[in-house]
Amino acid sequence: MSRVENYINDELKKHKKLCFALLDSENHGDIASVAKKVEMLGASAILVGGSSAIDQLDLDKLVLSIKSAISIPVILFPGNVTGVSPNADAILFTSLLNSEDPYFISGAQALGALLVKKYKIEPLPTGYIIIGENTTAWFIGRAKGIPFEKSNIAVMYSLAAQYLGMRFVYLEAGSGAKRNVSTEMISDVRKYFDGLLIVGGGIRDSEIAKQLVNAGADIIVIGTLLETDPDWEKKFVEIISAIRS
Ligand SMILES: CC(C)=CCC/C(C)=C/CC/C(C)=C/CC/C(C)=C/COP(=O)(O)OP(=O)(O)O
Ligand SMILES: O=P(O)(O)OC[C@@H](O)CO
Ligand SMILES: [Mg+2]
Repeated sequence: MSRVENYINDELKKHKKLCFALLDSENHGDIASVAKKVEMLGASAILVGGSSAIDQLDLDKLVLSIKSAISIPVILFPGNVTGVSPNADAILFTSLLNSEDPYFISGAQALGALLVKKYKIEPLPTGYIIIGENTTAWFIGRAKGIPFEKSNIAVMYSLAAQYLGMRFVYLEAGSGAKRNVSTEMISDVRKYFDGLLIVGGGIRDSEIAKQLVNAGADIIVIGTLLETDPDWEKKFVEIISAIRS
C-alpha cells in the first residue's frame, strides 16, 4: 500500500525536485483538461482539494474525470472529512499541527480514517504547518500562523512531525498568499527534518521556485498561478525546468 509514496521517491531519484499542481475543485471550469496540460508540462502529481470544498459528489466526479485524462497520481488534499473521495490514488493525510482547534489536529482525521481504509486510498502521513496569516486555510483551520521570520518555530513543529512518524511535512503559506515561505525557514527546517519536504503558497515564478528547492524543498505546490494567469502554461514550464536544472 505505498504505491504512490514509492512513485514519489522514484520521481525524486529521477528529477531531484518535483512540482505538484493543486487543482481546487471550486476554481476550475474544465479541470480534466488543465490536469492533462500540467501532466504534459511536467507535474509529478495532481493535488485535489480546497479549504471550503464540501460537495462530495462534485469531488468524486472531478476525481474520476481527472483520472480518466491522466496517468500521474491524483492525491487528495482535504480541508475537512468532505475532502475524502473514493477514486483518488492517495491522500495527504494531514494533521494541522499548529491549529488551535483539536478538530484539525486529530478530529477530522479520526472521522476520515475509516473512509480512507474502506476506499483503499493510500494515506501519506503529513505534518501540515501554516506559516503567516489571513489565508483561507489559516482561517478555516484556526491556525496559530507561524510568523514568516520565526524559522525556529517551524523547525520545532517539523521535528515533532518526524518524531510522530510523519514522513511528509508541508510548509504552507496559504493558497494565493502574498508571500511565499522564506528560503531561510526552508533551509533551517531542512537541517532537522529528514522526510519529504513540501512547500506551497504564493509561488508564482521560476526564480523563486528555484530558490525554494535550492534551500531544501523536495516538492513545490503550484495552485493559484494555474487559475489566474492567462500565461500560466509558459510560466509552469519555466518553473519545472528551473527546479530540475
Ligand atoms: C485527513 C483529513 C480527513 C482531514 C484533514 C483536515 C485538515 C487537517 C485540514 C487543515 C485545514 C485546512 C482548511 C486545509 C486546507 C488545505 C487546502 C486544501 C488548501 C487549498 O487551498 P484553499 O485554501 O482552498 O485556497 P483558496 O480557497 O484560497 O483557493
Ligand atoms: O495557490 P498557491 O498560492 O499556488 O498555493 C498552493 C498551495 O500551497 C495551497 O495549499
Ligand atoms: Mg479553495
